[in-house]
Amino acid sequence: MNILDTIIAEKRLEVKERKALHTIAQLEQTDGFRRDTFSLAKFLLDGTRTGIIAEFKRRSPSKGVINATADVLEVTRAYAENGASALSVLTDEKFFGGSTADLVAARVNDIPILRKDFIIDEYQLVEARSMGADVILLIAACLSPGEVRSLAQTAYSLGLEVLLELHDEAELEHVCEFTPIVGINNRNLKTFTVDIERSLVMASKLPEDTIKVAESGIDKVENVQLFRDNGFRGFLIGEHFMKTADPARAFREFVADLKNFKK
Ligand SMILES: O=P(O)(O)OC[C@@H](O)[C@@H](O)c1c[nH]c2ccccc12
Repeated sequence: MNILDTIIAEKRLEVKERKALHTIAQLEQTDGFRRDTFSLAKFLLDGTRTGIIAEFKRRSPSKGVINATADVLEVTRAYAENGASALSVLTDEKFFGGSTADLVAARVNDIPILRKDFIIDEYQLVEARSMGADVILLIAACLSPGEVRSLAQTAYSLGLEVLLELHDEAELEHVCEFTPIVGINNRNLKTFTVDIERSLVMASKLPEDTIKVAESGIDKVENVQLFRDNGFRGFLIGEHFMKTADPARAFREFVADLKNFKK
């Protein structure tokens, strides 16, 4: 069994447990459902921002502990105030050390928040809305094209947007009319190998009007510029900031370098 299979097996149990704790009707009564969501598509296409989807990630199966002390409020505020187009907050506890509480804390920021988790069930979409998320991730590597379509359609009906994550050509059939925003993960979730070229190779194979996001392994402003030159509007970056003692500062420095690089 590869790591992705392990995570999904665990996620099925977790979802079952969580369903027993709160009914959908209860979740629909929460504050999250009463707010208007922010549009990721709109924020990514807004030329005044960087396009960076800045991630808060404490640990990962590939790297172990990335940052044991970072404060979610402090870091996400710095991301939002310094040009991030959106936030990505891990909510998986077991493998990434995230939580619902992290996403709820990040909600003070007025930019879109992606609930970063392994979504396999409609219940998690209702949870995401209830937490205050604006966008959910659907990972092609662990869903059939039919599941993506159905989950994405439900997400939009709840007022959420979808980031569909692909890794290779075989997953292109997962793209559908409910997935206008597509991310290319440079990291293979089954083997953890990172190949920044993945995004570039896949870009030309996506439908013309897709809003393209490059994901993972981005640690240089040169990478962002290269992706921009190839039509990407979003750049999902976590470790490069989170692995430092001061992720807020690392983010500010990256954004400053990016501005200078453009000149
Ligand atoms: O930390 P990085 O290499 O900058 O990558 C961020 C993000 O792309 C990565 O965390 C990610 C992409 N897809 C995922 C799916 C599940 C968990 C995590 C991820």
